[in-house]
Amino acid sequence: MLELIELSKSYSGRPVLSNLSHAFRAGEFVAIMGESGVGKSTLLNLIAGLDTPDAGQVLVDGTPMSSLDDEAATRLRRTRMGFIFQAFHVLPHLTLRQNVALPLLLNREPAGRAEHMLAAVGLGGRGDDFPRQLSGGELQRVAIARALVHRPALLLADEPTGNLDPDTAAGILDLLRFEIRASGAGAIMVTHSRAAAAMADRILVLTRSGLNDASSQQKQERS
Ligand SMILES: Nc1ncnc2c1ncn2[C@@H]1O[C@H](COP(=O)(O)OP(=O)(O)OP(=O)(O)O)[C@@H](O)[C@H]1O
Repeated sequence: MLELIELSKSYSGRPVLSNLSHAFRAGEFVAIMGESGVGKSTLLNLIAGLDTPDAGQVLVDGTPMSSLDDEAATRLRRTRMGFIFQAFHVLPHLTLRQNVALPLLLNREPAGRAEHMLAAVGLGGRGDDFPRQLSGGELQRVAIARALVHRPALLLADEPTGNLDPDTAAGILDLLRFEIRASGAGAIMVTHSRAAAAMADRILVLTRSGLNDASSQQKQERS
């Protein structure tokens, strides 16, 4: 469902990604690891269409993102993708129900599933609360509910448990995996945490040479 073809991206003449190609299968949960600064968030932003590559293509269901105008790209993002990004924080002036219902509202779908998703992430009955009344872990659960409420084909998550304690993080990851499976979505999760990555079907490591399977990377390091 998602294919990256010879993607390149530089910032101020400094290459971050060079000729990166990879195919992601529909419904698989992939973790992307790699050294700080190697370009993981850059890659996720290119996949999300929040940034554009200097060269190469991101194909979603066979359609090059670059062939879409702004409106069509936004529509594709809204309907086919869900995000758990720092940049998409839970909005403080909206209730939890309104926050979770936002993707449904933008897609002109009935808002009823917001309540179901809040219950699914253990926040049933708290729909009228505001984000300031929640802990960090609870806020992250709201973000998961919001990212999956419109049944996206692909969930993109950047360090979804970054600032949580290990026990809360483990609970959130269990929930994330369960909800991904329940909705049939594929997911790409950038993380530094081995425990988080271990939840995925496949672990990829981003290096200067591209995206490599973690198991083949370990073999290379041993040989
Ligand atoms: N908008 C930007 N303008 C200029 N440079 C940028 C921009 N975004 C990223 N970079 C640079 O690109 C490189 C890759 O950054 P990126 O955030 O993708 O790395 P990362 O692998 O996600 O790192 P980390 O694990 O530390 O979050 C870094 O050197 C960063 O400074």
